[in-house]
Amino acid sequence: MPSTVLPPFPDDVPTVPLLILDYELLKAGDEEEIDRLWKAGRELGFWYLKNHGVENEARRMFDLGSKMGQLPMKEKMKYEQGDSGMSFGYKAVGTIAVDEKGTMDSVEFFNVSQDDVLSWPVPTHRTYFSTVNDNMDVTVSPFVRKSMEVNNTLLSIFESRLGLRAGTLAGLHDPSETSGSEARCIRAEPKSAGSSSYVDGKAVLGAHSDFGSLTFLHNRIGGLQIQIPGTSQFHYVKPIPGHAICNLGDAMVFFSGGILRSNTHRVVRPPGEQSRHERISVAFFTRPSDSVVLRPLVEGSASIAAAVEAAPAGKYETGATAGEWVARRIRFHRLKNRTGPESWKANRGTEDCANKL
Ligand SMILES: O=C(O)CCC(=O)C(=O)O
Ligand SMILES: [Fe+2]
Repeated sequence: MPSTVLPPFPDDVPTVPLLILDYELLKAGDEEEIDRLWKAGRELGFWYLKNHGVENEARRMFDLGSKMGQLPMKEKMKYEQGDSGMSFGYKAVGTIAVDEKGTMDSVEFFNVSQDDVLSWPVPTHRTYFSTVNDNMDVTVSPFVRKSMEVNNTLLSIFESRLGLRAGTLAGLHDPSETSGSEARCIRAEPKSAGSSSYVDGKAVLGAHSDFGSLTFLHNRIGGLQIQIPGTSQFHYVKPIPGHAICNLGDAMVFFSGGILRSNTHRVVRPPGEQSRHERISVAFFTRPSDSVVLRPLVEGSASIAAAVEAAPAGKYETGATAGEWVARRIRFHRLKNRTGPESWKANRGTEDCANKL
């Protein structure tokens, strides 16, 4: 539980009624529950997940997110992501754009690579600040390993519903190959701290679709908003204790030839009194192996082949590997790399589905 009692999410703001799915039922192969997951994955690309069994690990990750706020900036900056498009490491407030005009974001976060966790204590990609290292064995590694299991189980259900041979998606997310998969702790200052975090109408983290396959997200305070498909409106997702929020990312849109949805979302000021509290959120992102080309898996599934046939030619062919896709999106979000509105276009993914490398 959070150390301070958080004000409740207000009941007078519109929210998105995500389907609530039961991980235990899904894992047990319950057909009705699997039908509901399939519906969620196709229509909104977002759902709540209960009974996932990762509550304790996620709770400890929230504490790490909070500790990031106490670390000296000089220390954090030693582990900064840089501007080349690498995701792993620390991202300081104000370093990425939240819109076409180049407005600065107002969250800090750190990303820990799944590869670095699995090879710990030997780094595969990079090293991290002490908050991560000192808690690797008790917190970060258990969170990553359990999140991998949840995400891989959900992906195998989508695989089966897509008509793909068992093991197809596992092969594209092989943990023995490098990938952009990572754990993330995000932190935004409370409104009362005199910070610029929560300026009215400004996104804290700009509208985006996720870059990889599947995101397993934990929220305590509101702020996450989902774009309602077919409209320009964004509505809050209400955090429910013990319920994770899951969403599909761009890679699954390409693999499925557009059958599945990677929905646009953003983070804004938490509603009502909640904005007076520090907002931490915790996520695990499963992304395909770096060398996997993002394209429809037409030869593995008649339904994917039919979906591609019905779509404009080449719509889901990116010509990019997953590693290139993620690096491009990160690189052009970085304000240091910004030349003008074209940089925003260059960072886009399936939000408009027009991007090529
Ligand atoms: O903080 C949140 O609730 C969502 C963050 C998010 O969308 C992301 O990190 O991709
Ligand atoms: Fe996201």
